[in-house]
Amino acid sequence: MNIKERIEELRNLIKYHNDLYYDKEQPEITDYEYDQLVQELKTLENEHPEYITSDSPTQKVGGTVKRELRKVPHDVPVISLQDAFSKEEIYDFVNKVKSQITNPKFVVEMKIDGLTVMLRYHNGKLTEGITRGNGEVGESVYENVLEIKTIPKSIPTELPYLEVRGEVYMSNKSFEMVLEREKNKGGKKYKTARNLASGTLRQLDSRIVRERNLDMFVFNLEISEGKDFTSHSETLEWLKTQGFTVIPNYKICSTADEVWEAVSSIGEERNKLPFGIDGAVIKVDNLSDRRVLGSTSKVPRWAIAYKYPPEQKETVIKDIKIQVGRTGRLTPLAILEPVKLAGTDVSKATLHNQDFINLKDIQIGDTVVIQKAGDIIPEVIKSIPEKRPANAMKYTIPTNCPICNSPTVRDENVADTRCINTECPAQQLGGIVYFASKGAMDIEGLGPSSVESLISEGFIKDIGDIYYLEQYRDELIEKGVVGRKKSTDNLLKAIEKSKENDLEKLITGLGIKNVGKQTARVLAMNFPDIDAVSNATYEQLIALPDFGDIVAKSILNFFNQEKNHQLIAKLKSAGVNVKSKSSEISSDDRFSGKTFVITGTLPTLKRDEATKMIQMYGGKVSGSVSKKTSYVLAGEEAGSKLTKAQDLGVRIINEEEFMDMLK
Ligand SMILES: NC(=O)c1ccc[n+]([C@@H]2O[C@H](COP(=O)([O-])OP(=O)(O)OC[C@H]3O[C@@H](n4cnc5c(N)ncnc54)[C@H](O)[C@@H]3O)[C@@H](O)[C@H]2O)c1
Ligand SMILES: [Zn+2]
Repeated sequence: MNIKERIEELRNLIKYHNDLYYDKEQPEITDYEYDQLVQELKTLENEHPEYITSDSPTQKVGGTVKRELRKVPHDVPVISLQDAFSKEEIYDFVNKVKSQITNPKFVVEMKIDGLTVMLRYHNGKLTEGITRGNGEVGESVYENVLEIKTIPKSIPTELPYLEVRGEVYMSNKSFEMVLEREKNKGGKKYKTARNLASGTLRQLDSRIVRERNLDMFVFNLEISEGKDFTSHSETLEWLKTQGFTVIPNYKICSTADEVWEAVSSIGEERNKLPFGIDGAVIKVDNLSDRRVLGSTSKVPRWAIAYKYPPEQKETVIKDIKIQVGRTGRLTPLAILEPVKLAGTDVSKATLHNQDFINLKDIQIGDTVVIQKAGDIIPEVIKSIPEKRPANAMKYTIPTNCPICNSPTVRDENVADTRCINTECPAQQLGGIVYFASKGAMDIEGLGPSSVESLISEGFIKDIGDIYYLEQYRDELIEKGVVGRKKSTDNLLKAIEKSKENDLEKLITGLGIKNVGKQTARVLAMNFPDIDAVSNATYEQLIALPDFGDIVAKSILNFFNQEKNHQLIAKLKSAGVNVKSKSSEISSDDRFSGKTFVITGTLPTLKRDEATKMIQMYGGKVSGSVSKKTSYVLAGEEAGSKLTKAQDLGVRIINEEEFMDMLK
C-alpha cells in the first residue's frame, strides 16, 4: 500500500470510529487505539501536506447533529484541544507559550471523560443547553440539562447574558447502577460511562436523564456580558460563587516542571476518583494572553490536553475457565485475583484462544500484567515468568466441551476451538439470547438471565418454543421465572409483537453462520419469503451483492439440515411472519412518480442497495437535484447536492427516515 492509500484508509477508519463514538455511542475500539490512528494520520499528513484535504478528520471536529434534536448555532465555534502523549510535548508547549508571552501562568485541570455542553443564561435564568455537535451547530438538550442536579437553573448575578462550557459526565457509581438495572432489559449496551453519559443526554425522554444521574463540571466561562475578568482562574472562582460545580483541584503553575508535576499527580490519583478522566488539560491562565495566542480552526493555541497511557496492574491468574458461545466457540477466561483498574473491579480477562495462551506463555498461578486500554475489556499484556510459583500449571483448552462433553475441534484458520454439538445447551442459550437481541428479533425482556431461567425451568429448548410460552403464562407468573405478573406480561407482549417483524430480522435471528444483519437484509430484499431463501441455489446466492463462496455455502448448509426446517415450520405455525416486506416488488409501488437523489455516505446502506430499494417500489433515482426531486437521501459528507436541496426546499431525509418509509 502506498502512502496516499494508507492516508485514505486511515481517514475512512477514523470517520467510521467517529460515527460509532460520537453518534452511536458504541465504540468498537479503545480511545487509546483511536488516538494511535489519529496520530499516524497526522504524522503522514505532516510529511505529505500535498495530501491534506478539507474533509480529513484531522481538519474537523468530530460528531454531527442528531436529526431528532433541535439545532442551535453556536455563538463561537466549539473547537477541540490539541493532544500530547509525552512529557516532551508538554515541555514544548510550555516553552512555545513562553516564547510569545512574558511570565505566563498555566492552569492544570483534570480532563473529564464526558461530553461538552454549553449552558446559556439570560438575566440569571438558564435558557439553553447545547452539545458540541459539529462545532458550528449543536443540539439542544435543554429539557435534559434541567434534570441535572449539579446545574443551577438560576444564578444570583443576573448578567444580561452568560455562557459557560463544561463536561457532562456520569460517575462510576451511577454507571454501575445503570448497568445493573439495564442488564435484563436487553437494550443498547454501553461500554463506558462516557458513552452512557452521551447516550443519555442526547435522547428525547428527559425522565431517563432523571433516573440515571448525570453531573457536570464547568471548566470555562465563554461569554459574560456586563462583567469582565482578567484570568481563567478568576472566572472559575466566580462561577463557584454562582452555584456552579467547577472543575475540582485545579493547579496554577509557572514553569514546565511545575506543570509536569501537576499532570503527573493527577495521573497518580486518577483511578481513585469517583468519575472517569481521560487526561489533563493545561491552559494559559491570563485571558488577554489567550487572545494573543489565538486559535487554529480546530484547536486553541493556548491549551493542550495530555492523554495518559492506559493503566496497567499486576495480578495473579487463579484459574482459567471456558465460556462456550452461541457459535460453539470456546473462549478461555482468566479468573483473576480481583484488582481495581481504571476505576472498576476487574476479576476476569479474556485469553482469546490457545495460540494467545502459548504465545504469551500464560500459566495458571502466573502473575500477569493487565491493562484496560480506554477502559473497555481488560486484556492480558504479558505474564511474568520470574514470579511463577512452583505449582503453576500449563493450560490446554479441553478436548471436550465443558458444558455438554462432546468433542471439540480446532479451527486452524482462526485459531478457535469449537464445540460441534449443535444441541449443546451453552450454544442453545447463546442462540436464543442472540435471536431475541436488538439487532435480531428485538424482544425486550428476553436477556441472558431470563433465557437461562426459562431453559432451566424447562419452558424453552429452542427459539421456536419462545412463541409457545403464552400458554404457560400462569405457571410462569406463579414460579416467578421471569419476574412477577407485570414483567411476564410485558415479555409475552414483546414476543407477540416480534411476530410481525420483517424477514430481515428473522433471518438475522436464526444466527446462520457468516450471516449478519447486512447479509440478512440483502437476502430479505431479494427473496419474497423464507421458503424462497431456503430453496435458493448456490448460483442465485453467489450472484447477490457482496456474497462470496463462504456465505453462500453457509446458507446452503443451514437449510440442508432437517432440524432447521422443523424450526421454521414451528415458527410459521406460531404465526411468525416469514414474508419479506422489502421485496414485495410489483404489488407495492409506493414510490411511483417520486424521484430520489442519493448523496454522501449512508450509515449502513450502500448506494446501489438504496437505489435498488427505491426502484423496487416504483421510484426513480437521479444524479442531480432539481425542483422535481422529491427526496434527497443524504448521509455523512453530503456535499453540494445537499446545499442545493436546501436552497430549493427539497425534502431531505436520512437513512432512518428512508427505512421508515419502507415499513
Ligand atoms: N474509541 C473511539 O472509537 C473514539 C472515537 C472518536 C473519539 N474518541 C475519543 O475522543 C477524543 C477526541 O475527542 P474530542 O474531539 O472531544 O477532543 P478531546 O477529548 O481530545 O478534547 C476536547 C474535549 O475535552 C473535554 N474536556 C474535559 N475536561 C476539560 C477541561 N477541564 N477543559 C477543557 N476541556 C475539557 C471537552 O469536552 C472538550 O471538548 C479522542 O482522543 C478519543 O480519545 C474515541
Ligand atoms: Zn458443548
